[in-house]
Amino acid sequence: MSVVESLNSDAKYELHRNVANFQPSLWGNYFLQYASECMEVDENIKAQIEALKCDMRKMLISESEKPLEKVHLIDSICRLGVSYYFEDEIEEILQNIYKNNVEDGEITFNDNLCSLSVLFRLLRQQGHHVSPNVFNKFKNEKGEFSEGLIKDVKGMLSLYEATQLMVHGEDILEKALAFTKTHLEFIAIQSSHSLAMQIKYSLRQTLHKNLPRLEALRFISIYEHDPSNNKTLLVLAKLDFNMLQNLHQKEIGNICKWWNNLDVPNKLPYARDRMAESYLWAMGIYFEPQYSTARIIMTKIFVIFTVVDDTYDAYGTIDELELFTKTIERWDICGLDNLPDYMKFLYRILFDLNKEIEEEAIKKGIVYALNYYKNECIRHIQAYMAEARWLNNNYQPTLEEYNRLSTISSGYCLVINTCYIGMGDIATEDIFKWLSNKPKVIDAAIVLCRLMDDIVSNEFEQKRDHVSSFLECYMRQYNVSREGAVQEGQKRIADAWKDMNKESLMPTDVPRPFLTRILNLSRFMDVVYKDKDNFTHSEGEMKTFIKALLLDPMKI
Ligand SMILES: CC(C)=CCC/C(C)=C/CC/C(C)=C/COP(=O)(O)OP(=O)(O)O
Repeated sequence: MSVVESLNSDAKYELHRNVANFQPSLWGNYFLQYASECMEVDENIKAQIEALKCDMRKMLISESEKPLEKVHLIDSICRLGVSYYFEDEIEEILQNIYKNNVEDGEITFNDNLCSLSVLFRLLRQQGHHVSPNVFNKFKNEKGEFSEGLIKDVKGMLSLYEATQLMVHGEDILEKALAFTKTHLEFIAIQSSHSLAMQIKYSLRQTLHKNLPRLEALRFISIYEHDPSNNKTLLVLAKLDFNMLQNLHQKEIGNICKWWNNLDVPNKLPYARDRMAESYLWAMGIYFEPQYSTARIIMTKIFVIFTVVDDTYDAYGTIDELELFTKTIERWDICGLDNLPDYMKFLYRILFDLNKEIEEEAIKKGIVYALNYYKNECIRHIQAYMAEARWLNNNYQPTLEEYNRLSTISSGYCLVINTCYIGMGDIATEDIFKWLSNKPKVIDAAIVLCRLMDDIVSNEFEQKRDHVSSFLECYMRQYNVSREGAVQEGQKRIADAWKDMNKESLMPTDVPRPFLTRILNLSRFMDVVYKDKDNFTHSEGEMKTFIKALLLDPMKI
């Protein structure tokens, strides 16, 4: 009997199963057309990009430009998505500015609000300690930001973007945020020029919290219409966008082929089929060409764990789940006999993925990572199991119990662990040790993920039997309304961003590329889980993102 037949005929179990009625995939076989054995970039495009990179590098290191002009150039390079080509040059230029124009953390440049805000943002982004006191000069005698600034729309927008890098206790930035936000909201309604469009976009999606590919896509179209743009940079950004898109298409094409061969949507129809959405998640973590294999593995992690999550959260009966958990704990392909067919099928997929990760770790010479991976995987599944028991026993956890368990069941530690394996041998054993000790930056990213997911998916999840989320636990414990619990959740999310910003300042615990992955994972949450779970309900914004990044080429 096939897995599907056994599922359909299993009427006895159907009575106890909890089905979520997820929408089917929007994409089906669509990406299969891009599957390819050849992952090489067209030689001609490669040569054009190399020549443009060379010209840009010369411009960046030339002595003739004034420091703040270079800062604006660096900002454009970052926003256009090509800063990964010039990391050393950017670091050196900002380091020199920090050495020459910052004293005891105070920026000594005297310039306009826009330039100072961009400089502040870039220095912080690079991990430099700079004081927000530089913005004091824009305050009046009463110590408030002066109303005269409202006319400087570009400056206001830049200051608003700069405030996103704030850490705890920065009153000036808190005030700057409130001031710019209030006035920008008003300006956006009043004016109709293109700046108003930018303001509206930023009010919804700030630069610091945006996914680099989405920002590149948007900023290329803004930069194109800027009369003072740098043509070399613009062409480089466009060619690079298409070159990356081409590579990403081949990757998702190959993943689509693998997914189709597995036939999961037909065999496990109760679960979400989110292959394309999972690829976008992986691409959000790292988009650069050198992470091609890492993206493929991460996509598999997301798409498979979505099915595992739906098995524990909805479809599996408690007895089946206990058996499945024990099988995972054994970490072995033997002894599947007791499992129902659909779980045997799921277990084999998971087992094959574990093997693929193992092979990758061996190839990259980082075998030490595997024990950490295995431990996180088991811990994650055990947390799913504990939640399933809560639900089965109708147990209502306290907020503390919920927080403890849900941060593990979020799967974030497993995700970060695997994403570091994809980075190859720069991920030393110390990195995995650091990760397993739950440093503050990881804690913050997990809290942010858990709360953003809980706030937006709560209503849909509570339509079926589902374990309590942060909102129910908080409402029960503090006897507050849903709005009160949402507000508390949002405050904790804002605090988590401040923690992440603080932990990204020098000296950092680990090299910056590892922190960038955490930042990108948090950015994905900000983009995809802002006011709806766009991963699960993927017909709206998520579809637009996938189409814009993976289907539509940039006009050169
Ligand atoms: C947002 C999040 C928890 C991400 C962690 C990373 C991860 C393991 C992603 C795999 C896909 C997944 C389970 C998404 C959340 O579904 P869900 O909203 O049904 O998760 P839940 O059952 O934990 O609420």
